[in-house]
Amino acid sequence: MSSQKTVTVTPPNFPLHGKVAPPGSKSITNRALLLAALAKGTSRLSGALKSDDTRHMSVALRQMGVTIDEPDDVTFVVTGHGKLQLPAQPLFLGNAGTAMRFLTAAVATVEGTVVLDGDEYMQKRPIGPLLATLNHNGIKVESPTGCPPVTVQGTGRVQAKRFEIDGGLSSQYVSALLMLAACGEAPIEVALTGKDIGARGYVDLTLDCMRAFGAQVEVVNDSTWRVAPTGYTAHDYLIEPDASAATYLWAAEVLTGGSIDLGVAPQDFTQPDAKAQAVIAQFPQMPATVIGSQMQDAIPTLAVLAAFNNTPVRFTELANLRVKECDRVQALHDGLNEIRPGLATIIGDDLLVASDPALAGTACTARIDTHADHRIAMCFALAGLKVSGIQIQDPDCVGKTYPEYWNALGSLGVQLTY
Ligand SMILES: O=C(O)C1=C[C@@H](OP(=O)(O)O)[C@@H](O)[C@H](O)C1
Ligand SMILES: C=C(OP(=O)(O)O)C(=O)O
Repeated sequence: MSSQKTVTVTPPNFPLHGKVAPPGSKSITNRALLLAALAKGTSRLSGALKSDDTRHMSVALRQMGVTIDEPDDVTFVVTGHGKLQLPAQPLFLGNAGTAMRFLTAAVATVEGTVVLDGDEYMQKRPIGPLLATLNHNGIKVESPTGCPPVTVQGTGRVQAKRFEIDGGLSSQYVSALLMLAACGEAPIEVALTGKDIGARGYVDLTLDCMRAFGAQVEVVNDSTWRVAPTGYTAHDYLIEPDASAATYLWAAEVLTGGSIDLGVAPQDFTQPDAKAQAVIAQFPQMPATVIGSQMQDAIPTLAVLAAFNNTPVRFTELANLRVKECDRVQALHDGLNEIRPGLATIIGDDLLVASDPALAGTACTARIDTHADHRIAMCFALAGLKVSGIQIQDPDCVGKTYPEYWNALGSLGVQLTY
């Protein structure tokens, strides 16, 4: 449930200058936690994200016998025993898509029945295609609704030869199967069916991480990988900062004409959302069309920025944004229209943002329903840098991936009223 708490951002009448290091990457932290847990031995993960999503992953792994120490705010020291143990209780994964999808596949290596559940939002996020592939390969998985909760009857053995998967709804299904594939008894091919996946960059992140933990993956062609049955090897791993979190800081810079030192250059990220920086850098002349599938989690940032652009921006290929923490196409549309009616229009799965540079410096009485979605809260805070009176509901939902977000804005001199 969303809380009744709200935050109002007072537009600063000065450019934002300062140093803000974004937190560690959520995507890489949750991959590294899982692969380190599947390995035998101790792996030190530094630069890691500590947030709701990585807490859900680490707590679930501890429930399965993995030792995880946290010597400081950015480090996990993971000692795996080469095999996940049967947890005594269901795994509760909140609204962490990576934890839910990656663990649903990984618990096939457990001997016994594992239940994976999430919060009310997660219980609406589809997982059917991943379950169908597991079932087709002799791993019994059930979910009455096609969404969590999911029950996996692990046998401790992965005897598949080929996982075929449609990653159109979520690339996380593909990543989940690739990571499981290295735990097979023989080489396993992972092959995409259906249309190409937009978020291919996330599959590349998965392959990089798997290789770092000793996996051998051969790229057969554009849509097929062959994974050798190596299991994983413990490894110390440095996690790069979160590119999606960086987008809010890049946008805050251009919206206020300031300069924020993130401590990392845009070209040094390997995550797909780093592509958004090139779009942000064009503000207030953003392109007329932005393809959403290439940088999905950055779309909320870009859509709010587009409201202040000189010309309208049409965001395309957004179908999968409708099955994120909330229906982000609808939430962005509703929030933008709360600020000024007519600012956004939905056309099929596209979002057209009308753009109105004259918005800057105006006042409104918008109350933004975040639907407990961290990205909706964080992106509408950006609108609050330019328009006064924007109230954001449930500000604590940023804890999913960026618990320090409000403190980061505060450290740049932004006034926040709770
Ligand atoms: O693999 C990952 O780490 C992620 C993949 C993307 O999700 P989908 O593949 O479901 O689109 C992205 O939106 C999510 O935040 C993280
Ligand atoms: C979609 C997101 O998260 P996930 O799918 O990992 O829950 C996100 O962080 O924007």
